[in-house]
Amino acid sequence: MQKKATALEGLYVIEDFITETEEQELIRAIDSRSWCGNGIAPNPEMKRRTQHYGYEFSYRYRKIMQNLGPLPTFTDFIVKRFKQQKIIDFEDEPNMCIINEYEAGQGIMPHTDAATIFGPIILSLSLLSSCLMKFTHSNNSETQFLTVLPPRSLLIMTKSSRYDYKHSISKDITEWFDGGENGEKQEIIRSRRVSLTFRTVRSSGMDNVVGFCFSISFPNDDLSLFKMIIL
Ligand SMILES: O=C(O)CCC(=O)C(=O)O
Ligand SMILES: [Fe+2]
Repeated sequence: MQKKATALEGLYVIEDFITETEEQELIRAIDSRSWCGNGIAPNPEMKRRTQHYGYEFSYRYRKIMQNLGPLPTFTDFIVKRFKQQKIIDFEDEPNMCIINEYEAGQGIMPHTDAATIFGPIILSLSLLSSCLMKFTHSNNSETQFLTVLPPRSLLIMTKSSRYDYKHSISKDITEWFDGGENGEKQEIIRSRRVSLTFRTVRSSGMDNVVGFCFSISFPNDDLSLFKMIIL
């Protein structure tokens, strides 16, 4: 497993972070859970379907709505691998995972993951279809950078790529990138893509949380205790 640096500071892609069998098992586990978005709360206005674990995030209000408890067990091996591969330190362990589903023709608008809510490392595991992710500098829209996200790859977004750029995925069904050995263009035909984005919600990011589901089943979760104390 090789951590490939890209031309953008703080941006890495690890290909084959999981195996094909693990990918299939994840898809099976994810599809057995209920989806929201596309008419269903918490983000009914979104066409794209999502699942929220750890904390519920409103894309419209760009804030954390409630604590949902621990991440689902089907993500345990992924978080374990983050630690084994030293992608994260123990104290940076993600406490939130949003699963996004992109059917062909669906994408995500340019945005920077809120710096006041989320920690310095954003990790996104891609399943099924490849796609291109575009990075556009927040202060200069002409400074752009494209990276391919192959199935089963892990994207690591830190430093400049995480704070100074907006990232987006187009709705295009056919995408082109400079990938061939002789510099020729390569084509991606987009089909269903599912991504798992892992983040750490900072304690300051929980200000003004609208609802809070406290569960005594996870008393060692420092963040939940913290929230219980300040509520
Ligand atoms: O689908 C992805 O890989 C990225 C999702 C994303 O940028 C987000 O949820 O903020
Ligand atoms: Fe994002």
